[in-house]
Amino acid sequence: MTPQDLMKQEVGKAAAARVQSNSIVGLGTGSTTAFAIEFIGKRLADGEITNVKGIPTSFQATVLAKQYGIPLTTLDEADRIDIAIDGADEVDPNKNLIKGGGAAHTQEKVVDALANQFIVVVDNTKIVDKLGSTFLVPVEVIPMAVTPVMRAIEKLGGKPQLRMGVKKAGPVVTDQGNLVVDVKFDSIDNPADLEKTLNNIPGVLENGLFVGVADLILVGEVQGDKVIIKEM
Ligand SMILES: O=C(CO)[C@H](O)[C@H](O)COP(=O)(O)O
Repeated sequence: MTPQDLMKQEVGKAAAARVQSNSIVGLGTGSTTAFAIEFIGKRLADGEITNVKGIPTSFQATVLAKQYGIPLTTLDEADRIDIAIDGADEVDPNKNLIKGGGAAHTQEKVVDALANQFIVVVDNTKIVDKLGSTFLVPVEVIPMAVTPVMRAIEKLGGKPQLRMGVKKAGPVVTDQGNLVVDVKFDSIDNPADLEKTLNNIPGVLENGLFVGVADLILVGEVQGDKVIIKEM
């Protein structure tokens, strides 16, 4: 396991340890959350916690929850989400995030924003002074609007690029059947304004800026030969 994978595993485990019996848990997407899902499943299997139901944020989360024996529910059935655990691509000092590296940010924002407590799990490579420093802003777009949306984003000063598949010819298609445009902004001075402005472009479904949504950030960091977990 690489040091980064080790950080992801330990931070996933730390978040899973916060899940209590009789709770409804938002299950995020990505490689860090995958460890959290695995450990929630283990705690259920060991009888350490009981009566936990998951609400997945993607096809990936659904598959993992089934693999690790976490019963699932839906937003139509559940009256609340007690805790959501999800990864991020960047975290700033105000706990604002860029998400969507796995093209799942639309469902993630719905679930994470509804949770009474939203815990973000990251390794320390994801911590930045300013959003947009290392990662592009993902924007989910309905397919027929992709060209006008890209033009509108250019007018805002962004440099958009259509996300292409890996080991799949053509663009990435989201779980909703849409496309993802990744946008480079020279400087994101006001993430809250940009989040709203992007979502106001006709044809945009949702973007990966998560402003004021996260309650707690758990950060995995290698120190010597072990991983410590810091809180933000
Ligand atoms: O937002 C996401 C998926 O849409 C992920 O949570 C984000 O990309 C982080 O993934 P990872 O834990 O694999 O680095």
